[in-house]
Amino acid sequence: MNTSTPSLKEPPVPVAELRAVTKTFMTAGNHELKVLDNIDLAVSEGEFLALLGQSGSGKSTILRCLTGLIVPTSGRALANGKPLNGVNPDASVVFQTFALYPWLTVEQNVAVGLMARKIGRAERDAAVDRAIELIGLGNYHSAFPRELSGGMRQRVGIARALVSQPKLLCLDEAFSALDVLTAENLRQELISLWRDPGGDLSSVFMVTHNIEEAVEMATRIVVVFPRPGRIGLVLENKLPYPRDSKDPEFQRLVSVIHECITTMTLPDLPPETPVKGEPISRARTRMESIPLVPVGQILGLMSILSDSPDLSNIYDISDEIGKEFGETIAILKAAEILELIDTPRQEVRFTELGRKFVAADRLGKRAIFEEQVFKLRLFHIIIALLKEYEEVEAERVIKDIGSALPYDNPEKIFETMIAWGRYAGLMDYNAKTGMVFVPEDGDAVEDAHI
Ligand SMILES: Nc1ncnc2c1ncn2[C@@H]1O[C@H](COP(=O)(O)OP(=O)(O)OP(=O)(O)O)[C@@H](O)[C@H]1O
Repeated sequence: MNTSTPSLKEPPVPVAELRAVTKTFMTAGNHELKVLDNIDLAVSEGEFLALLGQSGSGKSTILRCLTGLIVPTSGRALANGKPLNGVNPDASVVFQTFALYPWLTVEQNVAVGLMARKIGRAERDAAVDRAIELIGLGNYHSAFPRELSGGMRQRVGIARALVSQPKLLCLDEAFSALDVLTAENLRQELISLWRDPGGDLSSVFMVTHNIEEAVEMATRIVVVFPRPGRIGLVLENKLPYPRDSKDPEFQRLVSVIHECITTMTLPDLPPETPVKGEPISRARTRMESIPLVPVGQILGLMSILSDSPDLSNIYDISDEIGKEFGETIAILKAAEILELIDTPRQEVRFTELGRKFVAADRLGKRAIFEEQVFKLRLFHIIIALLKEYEEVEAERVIKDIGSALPYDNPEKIFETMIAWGRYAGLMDYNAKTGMVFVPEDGDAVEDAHI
């Protein structure tokens, strides 16, 4: 037993904490997918922590481990310093999809947040009324979800999360399904609730794709690095509230995070040394994964870039194509792997091949696409098998993909490979027989089906 008196004040116990957490899922094809690796993360009393990272990096899985919705494969989840056993009763979660019961009124939907509590009816009604007032739905007690706008429905979701007066409010992409103005309004209200010295809400944990949202709201921002999910960049945000997006420090934080996520996804690799008789491709020297992007989006991007020659900055492209930053860099990454564009720093430039591609007709585009897909080592898992056999079981291919790319979901990679390979005329898949095969000449798919 340690009897010595600590000379320094003990640091406060975090509201929720993950210690050395790993999480592995079994995919549909029985492949072990390690999604989180050695995550150490603590949410302190009073802080507003935002988790950012590209799609699939494991943000929601971290949230689910932290709240006890799922159990880590190894490591520990703690709440107020004690091991978490089941769902954390001191935490509430607001999800992107409002998840309201359509047959219940606003009042009844909010009361669902108290179902796990053993409290009397009067106390429950008072708590529900209070949460409804707090989130500005005073006139809608008896309304049904179908009578409410998206923003109001999400207010009900937030009221339901707040009704139990949680120590920790967790938000999983809570604003991303809302229109811009409604989302901004709700963000401001949530900040006010959290900052209210007399209020109950003390700590917030938010998962988001939206970098500006994180910088606008959070006191600490953590960027998750993907494959497998790890804690990457951690930034303190000491900007005073209300925050001004034009403040140089605001813009600096946004740009540091942008750059961090872009560099993770689109590293500035030096060009490869050509080997005589071998095609040059960044993707050839090692087995590189491909982004889960449909061919149509790659073609769409190329056509937008070609129509707007001034469009060269990743953020402007993101605005122009109306996609979130994370989705935009996935499409850019796909085009870069195919050597149609280059992305030095935050810029996007056509390669010579990219220029040829946009100038080509339909068949010419397909021919270039075929040549480029053929260069990707990943596709040779399938191409090599199809050289030997007329058709190959998808299950076998998926298993090989799983071994080659241990941190990717092999079923999803397979689907994307087939879509790219089908457009390139290199391979096709019959879902009924479960077999992958080489299409006959002339079987090329119509552009409408990509
Ligand atoms: N129950 C599950 N079974 C199998 N795989 C899963 C399961 N839940 C998540 N995954 C996989 O874990 C990885 C991380 O998913 P997660 O939803 O945590 O990422 P994310 O960063 O929140 O992504 P997004 O921003 O797109 O929501 C993904 O590859 C996903 O397919």
